[in-house]
Amino acid sequence: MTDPMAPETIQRLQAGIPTALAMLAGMQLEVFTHLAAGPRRSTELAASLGVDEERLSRLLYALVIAELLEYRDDGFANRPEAARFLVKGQPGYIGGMHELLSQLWHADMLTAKSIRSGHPAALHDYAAVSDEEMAAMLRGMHPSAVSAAQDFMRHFDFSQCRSVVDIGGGSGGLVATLCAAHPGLQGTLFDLPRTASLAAPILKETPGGDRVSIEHGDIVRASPRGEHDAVVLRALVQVLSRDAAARAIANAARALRAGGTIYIAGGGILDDDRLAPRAAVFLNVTFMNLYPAGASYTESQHREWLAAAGCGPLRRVTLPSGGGIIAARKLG
Ligand SMILES: C[S@@+](CC[C@H](N)C(=O)[O-])C[C@H]1O[C@@H](n2cnc3c(N)ncnc32)[C@H](O)[C@@H]1O
Repeated sequence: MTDPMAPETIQRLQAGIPTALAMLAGMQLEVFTHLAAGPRRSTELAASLGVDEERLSRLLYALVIAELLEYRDDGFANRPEAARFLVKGQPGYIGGMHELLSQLWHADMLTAKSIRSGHPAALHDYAAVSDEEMAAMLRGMHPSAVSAAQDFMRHFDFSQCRSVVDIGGGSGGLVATLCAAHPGLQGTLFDLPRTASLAAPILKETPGGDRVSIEHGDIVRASPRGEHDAVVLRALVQVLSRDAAARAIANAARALRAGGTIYIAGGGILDDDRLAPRAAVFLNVTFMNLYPAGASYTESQHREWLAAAGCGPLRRVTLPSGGGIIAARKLG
């Protein structure tokens, strides 16, 4: 006899994953950007994308079901969500995240293998990946780094801040965007040598990037030079083991003046019960496929590391995405 729960479970599988994958394909093909000027028939859209109409139209109907497009007498059109977030050039654009999402979802397919083998089945080794892969990852992370700066500015005041170092800053999108919004702010992007050199061309094209200098280094081994008003570690602690995370936070705090603020942010900050936010719980699964020891860490673990680095008290903001920002001051 079939378990009465089975149809519901099958519906869950059919609802979320195919919707997300259709959206990913739409982002990769830039379907939404090509519909920015208004509705288009599938033949016209296929011609402008240079693809086969029959195949494309299957995806377009799927995107209608996914509630990203609508189908009208005059063709396919973006629904408001797609028009706001998936059209290149719009301030809210996140469509460029497809390279990162595609890497993360490939990794998610390998969870059972990672658990069985005890090793990350989609190992991401910052030293070993090719320049092409690393550059794709930086491009993929860039839109979210830029929009993270908006989250930072919504929740924290940078108006008195004169210098900020973005440690493991990747593309530099966060620090550049903070600088663009604050004319008196000088930024530093601190990252491993190869990442930092791949970030340089992205920074050049990012508003505020001209006020960001680049420093090479390994935060687990050494601090950035000088004393700054703020240091940021976004999506960095979660790629490190517990010991390395503690050392990274201690080294980051050494680059702060007394009274300066350390910000730790990313999708991998968990409540102490490890059941929320949802995104951090699921990312914790993804991390085991990517990193030998990277993980989502709890608020209490962060509090302990910060206290050992001479920082406190901790203030935590949880964002609608499930990501979080922890802030603490360096005690004098
Ligand atoms: C997941 S990415 C996050 C990038 C960026 N902070 C963002 O939010 O988009 C992790 C970054 O940490 C850097 N990283 C990893 N280990 C590091 C280390 N030991 N020292 C400095 N940077 C490191 C990587 O090169 C990469 O840029």
